[in-house]
Amino acid sequence: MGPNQARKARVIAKIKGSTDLEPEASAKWISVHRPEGDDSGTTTVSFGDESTSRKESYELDYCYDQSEGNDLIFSREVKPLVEGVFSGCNGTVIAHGAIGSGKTFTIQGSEGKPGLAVLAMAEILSMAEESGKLISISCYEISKDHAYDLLDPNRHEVLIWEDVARGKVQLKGLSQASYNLCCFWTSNCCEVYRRISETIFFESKFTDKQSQKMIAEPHHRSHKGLIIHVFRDNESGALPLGKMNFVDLAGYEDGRRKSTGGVNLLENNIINKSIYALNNVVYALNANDSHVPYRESKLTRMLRDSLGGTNKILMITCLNSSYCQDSLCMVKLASRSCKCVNRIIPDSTKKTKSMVRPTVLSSSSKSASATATKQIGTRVGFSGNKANAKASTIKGRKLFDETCHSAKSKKSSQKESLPLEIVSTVAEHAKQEEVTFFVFVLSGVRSNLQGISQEVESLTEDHYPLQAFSSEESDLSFKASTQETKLVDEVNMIDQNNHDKATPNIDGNAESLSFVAADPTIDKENNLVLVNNDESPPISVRLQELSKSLKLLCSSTPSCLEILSKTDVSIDDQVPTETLEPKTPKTPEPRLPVNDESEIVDNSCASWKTFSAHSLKMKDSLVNEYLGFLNTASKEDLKRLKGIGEKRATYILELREESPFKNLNDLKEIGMSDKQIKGIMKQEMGGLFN
Ligand SMILES: Nc1ncnc2c1ncn2[C@@H]1O[C@H](COP(=O)(O)OP(=O)(O)OP(=O)(O)O)[C@@H](O)[C@H]1O
Repeated sequence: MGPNQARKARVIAKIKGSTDLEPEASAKWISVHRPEGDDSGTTTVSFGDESTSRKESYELDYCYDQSEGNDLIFSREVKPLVEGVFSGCNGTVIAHGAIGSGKTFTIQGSEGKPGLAVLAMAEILSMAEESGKLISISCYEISKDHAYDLLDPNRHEVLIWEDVARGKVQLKGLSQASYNLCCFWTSNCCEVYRRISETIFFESKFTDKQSQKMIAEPHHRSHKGLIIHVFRDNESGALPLGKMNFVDLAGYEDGRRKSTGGVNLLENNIINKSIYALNNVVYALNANDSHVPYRESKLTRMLRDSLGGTNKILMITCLNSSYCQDSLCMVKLASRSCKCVNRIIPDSTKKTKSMVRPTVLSSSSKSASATATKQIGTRVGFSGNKANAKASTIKGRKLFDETCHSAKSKKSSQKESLPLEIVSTVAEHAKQEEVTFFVFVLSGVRSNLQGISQEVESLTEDHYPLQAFSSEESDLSFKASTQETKLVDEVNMIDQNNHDKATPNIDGNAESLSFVAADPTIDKENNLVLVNNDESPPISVRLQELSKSLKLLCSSTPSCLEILSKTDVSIDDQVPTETLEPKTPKTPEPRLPVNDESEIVDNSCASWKTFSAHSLKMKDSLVNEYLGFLNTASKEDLKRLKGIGEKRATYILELREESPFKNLNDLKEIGMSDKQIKGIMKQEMGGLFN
């Protein structure tokens, strides 16, 4: 293993053996190069596409080919993790890959061919018997971002309670089945397989109603996990020693390509997002990043206490032996997590000039800076669709800042590849976050940025939501995508040569924010320019404005507060992106005399609808402001909020360090119930009128 030994996660691949039903694999598609045979520190996996004569190669820690079975992978890769569990380190084996790439075969196995979990179970049972340890198991399924207990016939939902400070995760509602070793233990692996498969492992015992639901959803896909808990027995009872996790992820399928096999697109997106989230966690752990994005998916939150620290991860990318674009995407992701070991860990104590966060310029200084930066750099922009435009641009900026921050800490010898690395890292993150990412290669520095142009081109080919434009090209042509029409807006909006015209298009289909780096030397050094047109006032000012607008509205509509207090704050609501414009109350139109009774009803109905729409907007705006406040306020300010004391304020600070509060549901993570959240929001809204 050599240099990879210090890493948290080992990233390997396994090429699926061909089944009787499948054609013999095209030998040319995947080839594996192990420079030092079985002991190779890294292995190169190459993919050749005969039709396009394109060849892509990726580096991983190792790749097992068709002839190498689960037994070999177990003894070389998993057994050391199992042994670690008995000395207190948790182990996690994750199989990911395209649909039908052999993930279940790898984790669970099939009759006569035990998978890694079955082999590990046999090993753990044997070791537990020898050392007098106790074993229990849990099985869960994550479907549409909800976790369910598979040992529970009613499949109750599992809730995750995180104790961030102590790095502990409590899985409320996940049952553990303890096994009497004497009765369960057998040295025969096939028997273990049969028992596990038939009784517990991945065999959910559905109630009739649930079975019917599953039949109605033939393509139900989910992540499935097995936890084998090991306890040591002492006088005060069984104490947890370590646990071994096995995760069989749902298959990856790029939803933007052709069919999704009838699978619900939303379900597919949720699955893909969680696959990316897991890969991001592995990447961050291997890169020793200070921030590990555990909170981005249910699965990573569940596995959290098995992933960090001294715990070990084995990530297996299952590869189809015949051509599969989705397999390529997966191996690319895996390789990224694997290669990051070569990154130099940023020294957080040294705050260099280049690490200064780009700041928002005033409009007067903006054009001067624009002139200064016009000749140099790459311009990037972010957007999303109408529903998530603002959130996407903010997320995009955060991604960019974080990427620049860690990349700029590199040694100067690596500077040449910096823009390229930043662009491709942001692009990958943007894809995972479903943020549209633009790259403008500016005049004057084209030759310096040739690499970026090529990289962007290749990323675009691979269906990244990333578009590349060059201001040297009069025809801003770009690859067709589902957002083509929106992109045209974006191009006009942040056209490099018309910088001064750049205005965020909040009312249009899409919104884009761009940012200007405060220090032009940063631009020269890195050839990267961010232009920001967002001049949002501070939260307190925004809250005041909001409060004023509300008061104005209410003075013109006496029942406003009453109605507002009756409007339920749905904690499941997506926070919208529109900002609430302060409204000047208008003099009511003179009412025309009406004879028809139905007309009266219609009119009142229409104005009711208008009013309701306004109320909803106000509610959403307030929720939005509230969340923004949670994400930015100091501890003292947080404590001024209703229902937030010292403990919750501390908790909020800890949680938002990891990822910002995105909706009111996130407040559950600080121990609030739905009812409490609603109550607090009502109090906050009502408080504006005191
Ligand atoms: N190494 C192998 N040798 C022989 N058959 C295999 C191998 N790997 C997988 N298979 C077979 O290929 C088929 C698909 O495999 P499997 O169900 O494990 O894929 P999967 O990736 O889990 O699929 P999904 O994405 O649908 O969950 C199964 O019939 C399985 O038995």
